[in-house]
Amino acid sequence: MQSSILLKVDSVTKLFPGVRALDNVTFEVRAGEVHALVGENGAGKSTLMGVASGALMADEGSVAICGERVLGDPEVARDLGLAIVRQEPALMPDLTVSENLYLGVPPRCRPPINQTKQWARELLGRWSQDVSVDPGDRVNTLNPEQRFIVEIVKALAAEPKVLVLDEPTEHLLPEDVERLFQRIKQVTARECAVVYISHRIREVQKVADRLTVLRDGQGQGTYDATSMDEHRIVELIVGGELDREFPAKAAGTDSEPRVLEVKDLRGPGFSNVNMHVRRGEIVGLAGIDANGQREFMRALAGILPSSGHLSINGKKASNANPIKATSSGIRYLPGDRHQEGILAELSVRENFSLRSLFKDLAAGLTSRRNETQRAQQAVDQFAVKTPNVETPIGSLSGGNQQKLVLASVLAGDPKVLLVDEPTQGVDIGTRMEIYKTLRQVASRGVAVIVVSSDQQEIAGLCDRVMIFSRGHVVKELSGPEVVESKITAAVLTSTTTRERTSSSTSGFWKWTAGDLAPIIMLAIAIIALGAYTGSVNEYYFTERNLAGVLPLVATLALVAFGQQILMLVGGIDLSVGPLMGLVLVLQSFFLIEGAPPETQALGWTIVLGVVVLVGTLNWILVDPLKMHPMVATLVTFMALQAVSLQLRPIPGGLFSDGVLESLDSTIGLVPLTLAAAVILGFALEFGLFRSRWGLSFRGLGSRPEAARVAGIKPRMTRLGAYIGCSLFAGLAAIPMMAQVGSGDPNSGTSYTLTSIAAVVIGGASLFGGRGSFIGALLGALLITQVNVVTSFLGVTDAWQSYLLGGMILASVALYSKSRQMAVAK
Ligand SMILES: Nc1ncnc2c1ncn2[C@@H]1O[C@H](COP(=O)(O)OP(=O)(O)OP(=O)(O)O)[C@@H](O)[C@H]1O
Repeated sequence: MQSSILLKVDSVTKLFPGVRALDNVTFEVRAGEVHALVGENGAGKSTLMGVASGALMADEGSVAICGERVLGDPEVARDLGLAIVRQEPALMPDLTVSENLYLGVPPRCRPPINQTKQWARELLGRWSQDVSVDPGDRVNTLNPEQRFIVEIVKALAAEPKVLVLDEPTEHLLPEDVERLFQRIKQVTARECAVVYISHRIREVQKVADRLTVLRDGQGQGTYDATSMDEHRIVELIVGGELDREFPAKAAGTDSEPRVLEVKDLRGPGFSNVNMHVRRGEIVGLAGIDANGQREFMRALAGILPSSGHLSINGKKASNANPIKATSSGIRYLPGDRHQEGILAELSVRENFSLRSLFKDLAAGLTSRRNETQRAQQAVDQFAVKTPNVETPIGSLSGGNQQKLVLASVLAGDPKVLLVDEPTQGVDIGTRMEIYKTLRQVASRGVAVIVVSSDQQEIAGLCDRVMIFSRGHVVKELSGPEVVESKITAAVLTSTTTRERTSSSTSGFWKWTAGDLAPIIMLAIAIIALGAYTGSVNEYYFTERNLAGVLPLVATLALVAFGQQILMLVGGIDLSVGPLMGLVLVLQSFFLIEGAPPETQALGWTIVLGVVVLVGTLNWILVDPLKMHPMVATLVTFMALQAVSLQLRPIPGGLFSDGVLESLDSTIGLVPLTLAAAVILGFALEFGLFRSRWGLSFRGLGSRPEAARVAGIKPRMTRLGAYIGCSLFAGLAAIPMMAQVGSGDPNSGTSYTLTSIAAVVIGGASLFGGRGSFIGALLGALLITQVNVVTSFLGVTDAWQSYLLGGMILASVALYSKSRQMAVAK
C-alpha cells in the first residue's frame, strides 16, 4: 500500500518582478519518505518551499499539508505540522536561544514559559551532549554553525509531520551532518515526510528515497533516488553532460617565488603559524572546525587582531586592520555570506562595485556608467541569474549571491586571495566554474588560500594543504599526498578531541552586553552622583528636596515606559510630550474646583478616548501607511500641540485642591505616584522576559520576518505598542498635573526628548528588540537627578545639558561596543 501524501504542491506558479521563479510546478511528498529537491542555483527550490511553508503566496496553484489547504500563512502551515530549516535561519538575533526555540515551535509543543531554559537545554542535549550552545546565549552571539544547529533543533522540536531542510549542512561540521542524518531516519520512521534540498549530491544519494528536479522554475520529473548514480543526478540537474574534472593543478611551483610569506603569526585561536604561498599555488587550510584555520584566515584579512610578520612579493605588508590588509592587496571572501558578504538591501551593481570602487572613479566622482558596465560584465561572466544589475542582491538565490560576492572580491585585483567556503550554496555546474576561476587567478600570480569544510573540494583544488590542530599547523600535505583520504586521515589523527568553539570575547564585554549591565551601571552612577552631591551640599538629602524631586521621577518614568514599549518593536514616538500637554489642557476643563464627580468622570473618559485615538492614529501612519515613525509622530506632535494651543492659548484652568492633594499623597517619604510607577516598572519587566507578549514585542523588534514566521502578528503587535505608548504618556500626565497645577499647553513638550534619553540610557536599542523597564526607570531617575544636582553643586544650568549629553554618548557607545564585541566570529 502506498503511504499517504503529506505535502502536495499543485500546479504552482510564482512570479517575482522580472522572474518567473516557479512555472506550474507540482510536487508531492509521502509520509515516511525523504524527497530530495535538486536543481541549479536559482532553479526555484527555496521559492517552492517558501510557498509550501506559507511564507510566500503563490500566484497560481495550491498547497495542501496533510490534506488541508494553506494559503500564504506560515502559522497555519506550522500548525498543520510543517517545520522548515531555511538557508538563512529564521531566528531573532536579540532573543536568547531558548526564547527562539519557544517561539519557533507551535503552541502545543511549548513548555510552561518559566521552564523554557530547562526545556531548551534538554532539546539541545538531545542533539548532542557536547553541543557548544547555551540556552541563555543571545542568538547574535552565535557563529553560523551554532545558528544552524539551533534552527534544526527548533524544527525537530516542533515534532513535524513535514520537515523541510533547505541546504541544512552548508555550515555544519561532519559530525553534525551525521547527527542530522540520524534524526532524519528517526523522523521518517515515525512517518514524517522530509524534503531535502542540497547541492551536495553525495548527501542526496545517502538520504533520499526519491528526487525531483527543478530547472529554471519548471519541474523536470521525479525519480527513484536509490538506484541513481552521481553522474545521472548531475546530468538531470544541468540538463546535459558536464565537465566535472577539477582544473589541472600547478606543476613545478617549487622553484617559483613566494608571493605570500607569513612568519610567526599569532592571534586569538592560533599561534606561531609559519607558511608561504608560491606563485601559481593554491594552498588549502584543513582541520576540524574551530582549530584555528578560520581564525588564521580572518587575522590575515585584518578582521581579527594578530601579531607576527607578513610579506607580499618580498615587501613587508600589514594586516593590522581590514583597511590596511586591503591596501596591502589582501582580499577576503567571507564564509558567513549573510552577515558579512552581502548588503542585502543594496543592488547587485553596488554589491559588486563596493570592493573595487576605485575603478569607477573619474575626477573623484563615481562613474555610474562604468560601474554598471563592470557589474554587467561580472554578471555575464559568472552567469549570475538576476533580472538586472539594479535588483537588490537580497532577492537573488543563495548561490547567485555567492557568485556575485566572489566576482566582487576578484574585481579588487587581489595579490592575496583568502577564500572561506568558496562554493557554499553553489550548484555543481557553477562550482566547477569557480574552481577554474580560482586556478586562473592563481596562475596569474595571486596567492590563493582556501578554507573549506568539503574535503573533496580541498583535495581537488589545492596544491598544498596545511592541517590545523588546536591553533597550530601540525602537518603539511603536498603533491600526490593531496587526496581526500589522506586529508581526512591527517585531520582526524591530528585532533582526537574536539574543542568547544572558543570565544575571544572578554568576560567584561560579555557582561556589558547582557541585560543586567545597564541596570547595575545606572544604579552605581545614581548612587555615586547622589553621594557626591550629598557630601558637597548637606541640603541635597533633605525631605524638602526629595519631596520636590521624586514626583518628577514618576512622571518621566511613566512616559519612558511608553517609549520603551514602542522602541522594543523598533518604533519611536515623538508625540508623547504634546500628548501629555493635551491631557493637562483637557483635564483643566473638568478637574476644576467645584466640578461634580460626573464631570470629572467625563474628563477621564474623554482623556482615555483621546489617548487611544492618538496611539491608533500614529499606528495607522506608520503601519498601514508605511511612514517612518519619526516623521509620522512628528506630524502628530505638531497636530497635538496645535489642538492644545487652540483650546488654551495661554495656561489656565486651575486643578481643584482635592485633585492636587490626592496626587500629592505619600507613603512615608515616597510619593504614591512614584510607588505606583516602580511597581508598574517591575511588573512590565517581569512581563518582558517572562510572558508571551514580552517575547513577541522583543522578537518583532529584533527581526520582523523571523517573528512573522514564528507566528507573531506584526500588525496587531505594533498596534498594541503604539496604543500602549500613548496610554503611558496619558498616565504620566497624571503626576504632571500636580507639578504644573493648570492646563498649560506647553508643559509636556520636553518629555519627548527626555523620555527617549531615559530609555536609551536604560539600555534600549533604537533598532528594536532590546530594552528594559527597570533600565528606563533608573534612566528617568538619573536624568531627574542630573537636572537637580547642578543647583546643589553650584554649577550653571548648562551643566545639565553637558552631563545629560555625555551620559547618552557614553551609554550608547558602551552598549553598542559591547554588543558588537559579544558577537561570535
Ligand atoms: N524575494 C524575491 N524577489 C525577487 N526575486 C526573487 C525573490 N526570491 C527569489 N527570487 C528569484 O527567484 C528565482 C528562484 O530563486 P530560489 O531562491 O528559489 O532558487 P534556488 O533554487 O533555491 O537557488 P539556490 O540553490 O541558489 O538557493 C531566482 O531567480 C531568484 O533571483
